[in-house]
Amino acid sequence: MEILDVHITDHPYQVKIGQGLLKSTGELVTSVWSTRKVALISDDNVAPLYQQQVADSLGQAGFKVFSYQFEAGEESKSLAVLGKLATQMTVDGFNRDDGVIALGGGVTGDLAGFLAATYMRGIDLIQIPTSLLAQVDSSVGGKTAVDLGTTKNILGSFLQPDLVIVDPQTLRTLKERDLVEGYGEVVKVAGLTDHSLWQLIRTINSPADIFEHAEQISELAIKYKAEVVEADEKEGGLRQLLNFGHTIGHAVEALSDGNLRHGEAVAIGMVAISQVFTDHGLTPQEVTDQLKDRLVAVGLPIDLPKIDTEQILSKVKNDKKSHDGHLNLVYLKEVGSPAIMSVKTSEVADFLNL
Ligand SMILES: NC(=O)c1ccc[n+]([C@@H]2O[C@H](COP(=O)([O-])OP(=O)(O)OC[C@H]3O[C@@H](n4cnc5c(N)ncnc54)[C@H](O)[C@@H]3O)[C@@H](O)[C@H]2O)c1
Ligand SMILES: O=C(O)C(=O)C[C@@H](O)[C@H](O)[C@H](O)COP(=O)(O)O
Ligand SMILES: [Zn+2]
Repeated sequence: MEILDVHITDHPYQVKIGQGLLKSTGELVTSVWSTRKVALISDDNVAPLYQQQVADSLGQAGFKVFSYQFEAGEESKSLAVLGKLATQMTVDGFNRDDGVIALGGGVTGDLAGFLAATYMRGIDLIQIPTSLLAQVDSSVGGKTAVDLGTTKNILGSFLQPDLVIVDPQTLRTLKERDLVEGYGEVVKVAGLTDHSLWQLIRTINSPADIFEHAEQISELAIKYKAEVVEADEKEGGLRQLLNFGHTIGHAVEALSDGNLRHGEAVAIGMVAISQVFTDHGLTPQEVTDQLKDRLVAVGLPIDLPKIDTEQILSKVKNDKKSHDGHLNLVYLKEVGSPAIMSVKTSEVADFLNL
């Protein structure tokens, strides 16, 4: 088992990564929580695969487990589903001494995380990510949220988990499209850093390669994310880098009527913004081409879908990285050398050539 420490000043925690860790969930959770009531939350794809096993392990360790399920998909990252889960918890008598465990992909982590952040103004949270995207990105760092209609992550909170348990064996049951979309965030992190992750992804040319290297990918991606979050937990500056590709990515994801997964939209968003910066002479064409090459190699989409540019622009202008009439855009000066440019909101359309 690999243990990574996330040194958040007032909330340090560990990420434990290892094949087959899920069956030891109870024992691992005992290292951070006293026995208590636990809301174990999964979507209806993950629940039949893993929820009973995890509930049994927690039960054997002395926890009183309530297993809750919701319908899989981004549409469930909503106030309506949040309300249903919170209602179930009140009916089952959850209080501030109890905890929430998110067992699933990024949707489960964000939704259950926001539930934990808001239930009785905040109770403890553990993340057990089961999708590649959640293992490499969303389970670490404490961002939790729900969407409002087509506005992504607009109601949310920062709540760091007490523990993250990553079992790469769960990726075996992921559909190929769901494995590959998570890889969009891997290419993002690899582009931001110039060390071993970029070297590793240069050897990855198929979904099978992703699966084969998943454990190492998670370790490297989480290490980088942890460093950034440790330096800037609440996204005052540096953490904005983790949003590379998301300004356009979130817009096309939200406007795609559910046709694009998050990681696919990030792939499209990274290539679009990188090409913009190449056209402005700030990102070498070779860098944009390398990003494209790494994404296409595993079958990720890179072309903007046909969506009204006014709609994209309106979403882009409402990005969370806008301040004082300016929008911060993340780009790469080189692989491993990211930068942020502040562009006047009134000039964003021209800058992006939209
Ligand atoms: N909080 C953050 O820092 C952060 C970071 C990146 C993305 N996100 C959010 O994460 C979400 C996307 O996450 P996602 O791509 O994991 O989506 P998801 O949670 O919907 O999972 C994708 C699909 O895989 C299924 N699944 C998950 N694990 C499985 C397994 N082991 N076996 C079989 N099926 C499995 C799910 O049921 C779902 O159908 C988006 O809402 C995005 O905004 C958050
Ligand atoms: O952890 C972060 O910080 C990120 O930006 C990671 C992103 O991959 C993730 O999609 C995040 O949820 C985006 O957050 P938002 O603040 O742009 O809604
Ligand atoms: Zn993302």
